[in-house]
Amino acid sequence: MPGRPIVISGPSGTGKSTLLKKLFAEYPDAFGFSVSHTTRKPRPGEVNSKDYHFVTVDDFQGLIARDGFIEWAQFSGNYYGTSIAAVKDVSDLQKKTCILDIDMQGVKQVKKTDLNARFLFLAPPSIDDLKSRLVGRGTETDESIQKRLAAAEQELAYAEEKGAHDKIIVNDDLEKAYRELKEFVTAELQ
Ligand SMILES: Nc1ncnc2c1ncn2[C@@H]1O[C@H](COP(=O)(O)OP(=O)(O)OP(=O)(O)O)[C@@H](O)[C@H]1O
Repeated sequence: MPGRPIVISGPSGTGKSTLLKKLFAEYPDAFGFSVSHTTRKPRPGEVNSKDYHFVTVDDFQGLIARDGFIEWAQFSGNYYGTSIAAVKDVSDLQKKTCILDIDMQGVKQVKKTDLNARFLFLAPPSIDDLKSRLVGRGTETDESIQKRLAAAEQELAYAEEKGAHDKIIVNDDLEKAYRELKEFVTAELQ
């Protein structure tokens, strides 16, 4: 039986992808990501409902109007989004625990749905550490780093609110953080 969906959030650069990669490698059958919707055209080799749910702009806008999305955004002229139904599919059809890697806005949206999720927040040891990780990752411009650090302050302030998350893990030591993450995400596996 899959467990309730798990929402993992935390400032960009805290180590969510690093930890989730380890988790999926260790438990390939227990956890899954939901399939996103997009209005962009499939690329060669992409499979509908596996890589994305490829839909028309009309369909996408219809689902927005029916409050079907946890989060959605427009990038370079196309819509992208995570639907509530896609998250339920992971548990109901794939029989896996769905993991959502989303930001604070997404967390607040999930709380308004009937997904009955568990919320895990990954915190950096400090803002200075976060900055060196973002610089060290080598994927961001100076401007993007500044933006991410400003967003991080907001994420950290929200995480201090009572009831915002079920568990907070500080990623100071990767192996320790992974052990704590594993304990939290496997708690409901049977
Ligand atoms: N405990 C740790 N100690 C030191 N460095 C770490 C630790 N965990 C992760 N890192 C490094 O920090 C950088 C950011 O990690 P990662 O890309 O996993 O962050 P993220 O939270 O997924 O970010 P984004 O939300 O932008 O995708 C990477 O270069 C990673 O190797």
